[in-house]
Amino acid sequence: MEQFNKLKEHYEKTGKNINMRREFESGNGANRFKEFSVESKISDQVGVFLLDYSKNRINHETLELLFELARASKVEDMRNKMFEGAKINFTEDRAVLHTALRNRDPNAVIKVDGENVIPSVRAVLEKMRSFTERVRSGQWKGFNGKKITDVVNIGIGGSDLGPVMVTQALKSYANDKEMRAHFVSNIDGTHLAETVKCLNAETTLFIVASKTFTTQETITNAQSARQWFIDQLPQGTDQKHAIGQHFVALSTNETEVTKFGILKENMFEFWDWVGGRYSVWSAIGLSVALYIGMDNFENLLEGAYHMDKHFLNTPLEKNLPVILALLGIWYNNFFDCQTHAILPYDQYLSRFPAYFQQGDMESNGKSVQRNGQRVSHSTGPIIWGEPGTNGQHAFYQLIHQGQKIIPCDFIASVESHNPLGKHHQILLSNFFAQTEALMKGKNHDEVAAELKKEGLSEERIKEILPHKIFDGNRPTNSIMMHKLTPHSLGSLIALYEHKIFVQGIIWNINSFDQWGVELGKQLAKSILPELSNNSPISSHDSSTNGLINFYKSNSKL
Ligand SMILES: O=P(O)(O)OC[C@H]1O[C@](O)(CO)[C@@H](O)[C@@H]1O
Repeated sequence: MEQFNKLKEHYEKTGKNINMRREFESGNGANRFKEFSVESKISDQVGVFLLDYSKNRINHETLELLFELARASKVEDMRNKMFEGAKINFTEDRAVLHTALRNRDPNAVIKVDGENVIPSVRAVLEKMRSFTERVRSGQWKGFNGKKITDVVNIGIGGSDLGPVMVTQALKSYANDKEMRAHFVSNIDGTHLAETVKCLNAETTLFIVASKTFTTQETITNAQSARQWFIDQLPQGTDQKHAIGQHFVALSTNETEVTKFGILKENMFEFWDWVGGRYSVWSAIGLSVALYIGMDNFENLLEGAYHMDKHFLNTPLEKNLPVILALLGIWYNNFFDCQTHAILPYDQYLSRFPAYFQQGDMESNGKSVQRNGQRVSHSTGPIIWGEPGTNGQHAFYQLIHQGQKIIPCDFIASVESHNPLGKHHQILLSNFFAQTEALMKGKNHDEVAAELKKEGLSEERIKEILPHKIFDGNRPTNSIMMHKLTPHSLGSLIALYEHKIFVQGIIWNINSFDQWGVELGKQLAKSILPELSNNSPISSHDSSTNGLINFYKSNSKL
């Protein structure tokens, strides 16, 4: 594409030589923050989001060319198509309408195959509200009349990561003395065994969360959970009735749900146009609603809705997801950066990077263009991260002085739920200091002056000086909001979802399928029967045969 070539030229001529520190120290440096940041009021409830992207290796020309690329890639057109319900996930012949799940417009009409989906969306929300209120108030009782105090969500991937991340993020809106949320995802029996260890079957509700209701891990975990539950029942208990009170399902597959033994009325429906990694807004959010209450869950939806409106209605130059996406492309496709770190300075957001590992990598980890041809450019980055300041004491060494450029997003709130004396100011001082340090670095003369001041000998200075130099010029975005609330979290998640969308459009890939997870699943299914006895096998390559046969000869099969 012509715009890619123009950017390449700009990168070679100017971009790769941009030095941020020089830019900040130049005549126009004082304006750099103003010119390369956006302060956007998302809504009254969400408040303002500040995106400071001035600490990037960009100038005005870079941005102009990047916005040109977005326009030429028809980002706006594709965005509108997604919101309208067009089947942009063409490999699965599906619309992509997680935005319909959080649409709060009372008059909204969004059609899939000629049918307005909004009434069904709202009906499920109503059902979730009524169920949540009955469970939380104690009106819904366990098999022997006790109130539910623990919910266990059994799901994996998108049917787990969203609820895990959001319940963690909004913990301050929950009351753990009344209701606790647990999550079982891994097929490793340890996950279920360790979770149920301290639970009481009488007061535990299991939520089996699976879009397809055929996922091996989830169905196996759910079957074992049911067995555990049955084993706890006092003799003579009506099992069917007890299971009805303690097992509900979140799924698109009614046939499989009822086959499992969950009553139809205890199934919360969603639809094939909700992608797994975008499903926290659907019935998949039931564990969240049970934990923090339906009002808070709906505030989360509302926050996302306001970010959707920002994405839809704001010119590209001020559009937060678009800016984040374009900067990502700048590093991914021109600086050849392989990874991108998400670094929330907020303990509540500790699972946010893991959530967007699936969100981003399952969406944009693709090698084929929409027209079926192989892509000739790099696509989705490796996403990783941990909350600050823990990351600082672990992997920041490499970000500061390693040989790789790692673009980072720093995320923080002005106000903390737990300010505890000076904790929040210390946290924020680190948040501010890190992006400054990454941008500025510390040059030879600065290190030399410091060491001299410490009174070190010339010889010692010579020896250690090179190790203490920071090249700087390491790119970061800083995202600040007022406080982490259901509203602002909803907006923050939607911000990243739309960033991923924009990148997928520019890379011309389908961000909404996930065929890459299928091959491993297929092979595991064919290997499983081979593990049922100890006779050696030779049906695979020599490595796989060797590994399987090692297991067989050493296990108690
Ligand atoms: O909700 P399901 O159907 O159990 O699927 C779980 C997860 O498995 C995947 O299909 C592949 O890992 C994800 O996209 C999805 O979130």
